[in-house]
Parts: sequence; C-alpha cells; structure tokens
Amino acid sequence: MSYVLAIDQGTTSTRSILFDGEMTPVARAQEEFPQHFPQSGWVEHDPIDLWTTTVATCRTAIEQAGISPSQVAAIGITNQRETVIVWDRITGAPIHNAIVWQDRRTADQCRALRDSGHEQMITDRTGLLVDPYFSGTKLRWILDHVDGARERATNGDLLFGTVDSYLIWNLTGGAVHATDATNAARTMLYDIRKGGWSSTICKLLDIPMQMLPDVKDCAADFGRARSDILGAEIPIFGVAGDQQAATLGQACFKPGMLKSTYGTGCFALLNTGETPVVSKNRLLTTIAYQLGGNPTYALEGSIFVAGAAVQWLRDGLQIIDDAAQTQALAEAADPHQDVILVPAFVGFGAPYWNPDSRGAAFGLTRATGPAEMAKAALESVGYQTRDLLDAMSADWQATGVQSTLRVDGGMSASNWAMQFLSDIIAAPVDRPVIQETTALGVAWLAGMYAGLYPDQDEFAASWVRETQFTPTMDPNLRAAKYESWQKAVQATLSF
Ligand SMILES: Nc1ncnc2c1ncn2[C@@H]1O[C@H](COP(=O)(O)OP(=O)(O)O)[C@@H](O)[C@H]1O
Ligand SMILES: O=P(O)(O)OC[C@H](O)CO
Repeated sequence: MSYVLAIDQGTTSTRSILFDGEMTPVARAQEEFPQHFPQSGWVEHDPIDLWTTTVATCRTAIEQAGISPSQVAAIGITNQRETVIVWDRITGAPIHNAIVWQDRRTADQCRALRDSGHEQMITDRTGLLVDPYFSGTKLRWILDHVDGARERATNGDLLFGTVDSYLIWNLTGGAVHATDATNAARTMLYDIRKGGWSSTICKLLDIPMQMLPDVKDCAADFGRARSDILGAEIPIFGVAGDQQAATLGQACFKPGMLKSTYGTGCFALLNTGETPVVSKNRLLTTIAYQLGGNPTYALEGSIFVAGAAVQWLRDGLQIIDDAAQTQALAEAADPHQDVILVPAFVGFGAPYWNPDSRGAAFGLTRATGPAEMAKAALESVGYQTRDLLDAMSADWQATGVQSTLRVDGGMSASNWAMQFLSDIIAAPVDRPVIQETTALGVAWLAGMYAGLYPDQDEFAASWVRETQFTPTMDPNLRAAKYESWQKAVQATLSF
C-alpha cells in the first residue's frame, strides 16, 4: 500500500498527517511551538522551530502508522502564508526570526507606499491591498534592519521564501529553491495575471530579485526529501498556501463555491474561475490554485483573529483551560447581556484594513463574567464572517455566491460557534467529515501528481458532510444584533 504525507505548517502548530491510498487519514502528529512577541504588534517564529517540528511530526506520523518510509509515495506541503524567512544560501542559517503574517511592524512603510500613490499599481498587479499582512514589506524590513543583508542578497548569498520554500529547501538539502503560485500570490511581489515576479514592485521595495524562489504549479515536482531526513527519498509533489489547500480540500472547484476556515484567523475564499475579479469592497484577489499552468482565481476575505480570540480567553484572561470549554460557557451566558467583543488585537483585516486599531469590548456591566465574554468571543467570529460574505455577495453579483458555506479549521469544532454563524449569515453551514481539510487538500495535490489519487471530479464527489447547521434566529433579532456589531466596529475604528 502507498501513502501520502501531508505537512501542515500552521501559525501555532505543525501537523503531519499520513493518508492511505483511499485518502483516509491513518496517522497524525502535532507539535506546538513558541510564539514570540518582541514588541506590541510584532509576531515572530524561530524558523528552526518550524523545521524541527516538521521533521519530528513527519517521523512520528510514519512511525505511528507502522509503515516503512519507502511506502510514502509523495509529500504535500501546506503552510501559514505570507510569513517571511531569509536564509543563507550556503549554510541554510536564517538571518532573522520569521516575521509572521500577523506582524504589523511595517504599517508605516505601507502608509508611505499609499501616500506616495503606489497602491493602485500594486493592487493591479498583485490583487492585494498595501498592508503589513503581506510578505513584501516584511522582506524589505529584514533587508533594511539586518546588517549587510541587502548587499549579501544582491550578491546572491541570501534566499527569501515563505514557509513552504524554507521547508522545501531544507527537505531537499538545499537542492531546490521553489514555491507555488498560491504562496507567491501572497507576497505582494507577484503579478497574478502575468504569472511572474513583478520587477516593478521589487524595484520599488528595493528587493534583489535573485533571492526569490522559482514559482511552480501546486501539483508539480518540488524535488526529493533526502533519505537521511525521513528514512527514504520521498518526492515533494504538492504545495499550496493553507487557505488555498483548504479550498481544494473542501472541493470548491466550481465558480461560486466558497469555504471559510477557522484557525488562528478566519479566511473565506470564493472560487471565481479563470478570470481574476477586482473587488469593489476591499477583498483580495488571489490565486485559489494553479494546475497545468492555469490559475483559478478567488476572492478572499482575511480576518486576523478568530480562534485567536478563544486563545486569548485561555492565555490572556485565563478564564478557560481548554478551547472546548467555550461551548458550555456560551450556553450558560446571560441572554439579556449584549456584550460585543471586537477582537482587533492586531488591527482589522478585510474589509476594514486598519493596522493601527486595537480590540474593544462594548456593553460590559457588573454582571459580565467569563460566560458572557466567551459568548462574545464566539459571536465575534460569526459577525466578522458576515462582513466578508456581504462584501463577497456585492462583488460577485453576476454569477452569485453559493448559499451554503463549507467550514473547517480547529474552531469549526465548536457547535455553538457554527450555529451562531449560520444564524447571523442566514445561510446553511456545512462541516465535512474530514475536518483536516487543509491537509487533505495538499495530500490530494501530491497524490494526484503521483498517480495515486483520482482527478478533480472524482475527488469532489468524495466530499462528505458531517453536520449541517441551519439558521433558526428570528430575522429581527439577527438584524438588531448585526447592527450593534457594525456600530461597535465603527466605534473601534474611530477610537
Ligand atoms: N472546540 C473549540 N471551540 C472554539 N475554538 C476552538 C475549539 N477547538 C479549537 N479552537 C480554536 O481553533 C484554533 C486552532 O485551530 P487550527 O486550525 O489548529 O489553527 P492554526 O492552523 O491557525 O494553528 C485555536 O485558536 C483554538 O482556540
Ligand atoms: O496558520 P493558519 O491556519 O492560521 O493560517 C494562516 C494564514 O495562512 C495566514 O494568511
């Protein structure tokens, strides 16, 4: 029997999941790693942690399954996107911690780019807005702040990559410096229409192009993981950013289909087909996947804090020990208290895009306690999703957005949060049987390229729903609650 190993390198943990020849997950290993917050709004990872947790979880998953490494036909890599790593071409040593997608340190740099009138040019090429979220200004920050970095990069001694590139480089023993089109599309340096790095933007940001990786399809030959790492030489045949991999795992292959993933943040992607759609409502245009040289585009709404609000209840407020406790708390909350949490802990993403805002809570009384705060945290995720879906519907009126939302990610395990989501968006919410959708998506890419897994149509037909949540909230209550949320957002933005 042959297997496919999916590596899901996420924001808070690394997971490796082994799928058998029938695309069923048979073994799974997960390791968390430290988050570093050197200053307010800064978020870093040690790249070595990302590498060691990758190797350790891969080895554990193979061991757990009791198979020989030589039975792994292919590796797929999916990853937290936008996060920037720069490393030495010879030694492989990173020259700085990874600057994580949530990091806001380049807010001033972005403001200067907007003030000097460059945003339209950048949006036209990349489909993105000028925001610290994306890789470009983070890469520039490293080149500006690490002694001698720009000179070394110009000499060809340093390499840049998102996390996928860094893992490919290390797995192949420095033989391959590559990424895929979905990860490239998040750098703010890649022309999503022409399908290549933008020399105009690289020049504007003073980024030497020789440090950029080769860009390939999502299902392609990304080299071989060395045998001394995993016990056998294993080809890497699939790569995609984690939100795009989830779009694949949810089989959103048809224009109008959409999914929303609830991990640290929340990311909704709407398949818009072969033509990029320009948003009038501050959503992003991005590449959903690229197969056979042909990109399929998506509209994306990105929210920075979803499950992270639950983590804050656990680690910041310390009112829960475990994320799952929010269910019982939300059920026990006083229904007469209308507490609204605006979790703009690292500013606002779509559709407001304000890196300087910070979180706020409204409607607090002396009676407000852990239950009401937990309920407000879960509700905030539903409200934010409604903001995105309203923007998508306005942008995509011609074809129409499918009314059912497919959900996945750690927080989609919360029945309370998913029911509220369905209530506030007034649409059915479908949770699939395989909730490791991100890993499944990239496993499918790698397995399909290896000739082990079926084509797109057969794969789409294998998608199975576990639970459907349907709206039960009174329409007047829905309208009143959403209006309060919108007021709370406006107040937070203007604070
Ligand atoms: N039962 C639950 N209820 C609410 N939130 C949950 C639950 N289980 C997990 N989460 C949240 O989901 C997030 C983890 O999801 P995951 O998909 O692993 O994220 P990531 O890939 O960003 O690391 C955490 O922020 C956690 O707080
Ligand atoms: O690691 P996740 O699952 O929170 O995903 C992070 C996103 O890719 C950031 O754009």
